[in-house]
Amino acid sequence: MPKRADYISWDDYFMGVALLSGKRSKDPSTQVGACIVNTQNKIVGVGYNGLPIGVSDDQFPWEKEGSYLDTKYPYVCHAELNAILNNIGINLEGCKIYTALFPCNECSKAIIQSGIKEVIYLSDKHAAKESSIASRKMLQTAGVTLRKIIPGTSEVVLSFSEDQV
Ligand SMILES: Nc1nc(=O)n([C@H]2C[C@H](O)[C@@H](COP(=O)(O)O)O2)cc1CO
Ligand SMILES: [Zn+2]
Repeated sequence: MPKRADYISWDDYFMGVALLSGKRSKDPSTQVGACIVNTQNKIVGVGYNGLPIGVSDDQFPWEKEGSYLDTKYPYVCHAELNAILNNIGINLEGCKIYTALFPCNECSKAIIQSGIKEVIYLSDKHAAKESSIASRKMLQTAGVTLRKIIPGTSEVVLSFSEDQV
């Protein structure tokens, strides 16, 4: 029997893990996931946007508008930073990070400092914002490769039906 031909690529697999991780986010507007992979294609960190450990996502705001302290922005930890901080306890030098959304300038600082050498993203919808411009400038200057994923598939459906296995 010939081997299966329609298996997903490494890129789609790792971006898929990032997107699945984003499904854990409590942010009602934007769910972002990130997945860090080492040079051997092993996953070494995963994260999504959420509040820091011990900061209740029922008590803190998820608003986008209003006075700064009453919005989510001062409190939420971005997917990329969480993936870095949640790593399995290794040096991330030379790793890649897959992220659903192009990293902001704060996460880019952490990406650079951790030694991650490539960022693969799905959406760059905030490209015109100053934080994205700063981010791109820093990452490029620091020699981090930026690559927009070209997915080999438009969706991957996961069935939890036991008959599907
Ligand atoms: N790269 C990113 N990773 C992230 O985890 N986020 C998070 C922070 C917020 O929780 C949400 C963006 O807020 P808003 O677009 O709904 O107002 O996504 C946002 C970006 C965009 O830079
Ligand atoms: Zn960020």
